[in-house]
Amino acid sequence: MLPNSFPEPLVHPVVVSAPGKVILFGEHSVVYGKRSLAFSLSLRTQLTISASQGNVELHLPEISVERSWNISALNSLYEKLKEFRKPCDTKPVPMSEEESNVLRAFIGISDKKELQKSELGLIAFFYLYTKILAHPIPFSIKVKSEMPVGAGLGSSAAYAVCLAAALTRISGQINYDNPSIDLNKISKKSLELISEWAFCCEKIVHGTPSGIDNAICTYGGCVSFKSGKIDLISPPPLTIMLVNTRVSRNTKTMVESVKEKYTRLPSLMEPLFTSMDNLAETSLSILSDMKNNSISNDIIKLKFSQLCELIDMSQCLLSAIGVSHSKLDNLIAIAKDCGFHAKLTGAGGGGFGIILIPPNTRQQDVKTCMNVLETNGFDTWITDLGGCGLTYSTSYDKMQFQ
Ligand SMILES: Nc1ncnc2c1ncn2[C@@H]1O[C@H](COP(=O)(O)OP(=O)(O)OP(=O)(O)O)[C@@H](O)[C@H]1O
Ligand SMILES: C[C@@](O)(CCO)CC(=O)[O-]
Ligand SMILES: [Mg+2]
Repeated sequence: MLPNSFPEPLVHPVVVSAPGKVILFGEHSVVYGKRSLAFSLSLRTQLTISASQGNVELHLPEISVERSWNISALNSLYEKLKEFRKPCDTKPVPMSEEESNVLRAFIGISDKKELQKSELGLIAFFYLYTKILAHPIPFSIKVKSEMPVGAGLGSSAAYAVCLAAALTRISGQINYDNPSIDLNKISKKSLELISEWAFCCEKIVHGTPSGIDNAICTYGGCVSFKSGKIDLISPPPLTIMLVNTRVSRNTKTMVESVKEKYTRLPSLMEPLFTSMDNLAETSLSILSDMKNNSISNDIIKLKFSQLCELIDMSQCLLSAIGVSHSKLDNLIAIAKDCGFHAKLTGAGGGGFGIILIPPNTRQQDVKTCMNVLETNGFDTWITDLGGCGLTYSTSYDKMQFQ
């Protein structure tokens, strides 16, 4: 296909961006149908898709991928996949084992169980590419992420949401509702479709995802999630310290380790999950109380101390199901010595912890805590929770609105 016959969205590069996330309550238990509460971050993943000279080019620096494929190689991939797919089968359905085998062979992955970050990222891309686009289209994709990969801040979900958003746009499956009114007004139906595609993609990376990560990275803000049902809520302003233990882990392995424990000790694990569910439900009512305009400062303080108590309990329960780590325990102890409350976030086993910063906390106290953590080998950031979800822009849009 010649550059001047590219689909309309490729004539001008499309830029999509999705936020990272933190889970405040309910990681792991959410996989077992319990409630979980997640917030978007101001750290984001950005994907730019633009026309290429005839190849599919992938620039994924976070997973050290710089590769390209020509259209005839992609045509033979489509031929091979045809055997396992119905014609016009472009609905979000998870990848089958047969499709996985074809994609692995195409990428050049030898027969092994544990996949590397780059291999998972490529399978996720080609799964979405071959499912969403009815025939191969050449283009160049560049991804840039502000979140560390594999650390609990939803890098896999933000990557999947960006890919799903860009590819559904290229395929014409989704459009702006009315670009002349609001560029970022993507219809509810389109967001649902993108989140569903990202969920299928998360299955490749996570095995058995609950769906909360793709939901929060699509919608942004604050999501309360239970058994696949997504409620968008508007919480009071919250500030946290993000703390990186620098211990790498992957979510799939952590979820599998909890599954193994659950299978072996169901009567012990189930009450722990039920307590996690209760924590998430209780936090929702505390957050809703804080939103009351007529509430006094004293009551706000009380509500924050209740929230801090729940953070401590949540960390204890996560530790009980076996997903903490000595580095996480260390950061939680340091936070406590400095008068703060902390927990792991995401799948645990390393990655990130979060420290809740109540309003009116003295700047000096926050700085002291950051200094102690950094001296002990942690990285720290202060950030507000609840930034916007998926956004789109194109150079064409910019021209229109300048
Ligand atoms: N920017 C990116 N570019 C390409 N692939 C990515 C990118 N970010 C994440 N991935 C894919 O996602 C995988 C990491 O996902 P994983 O779920 O283990 O961690 P996470 O999403 O950062 O943490 P959590 O799921 O606990 O929030 C990587 O191995 C890679 O395949
Ligand atoms: C550990 C987990 O609960 C959250 C990972 O961010 C897994 C999931 O919900 O899919
Ligand atoms: Mg993930």
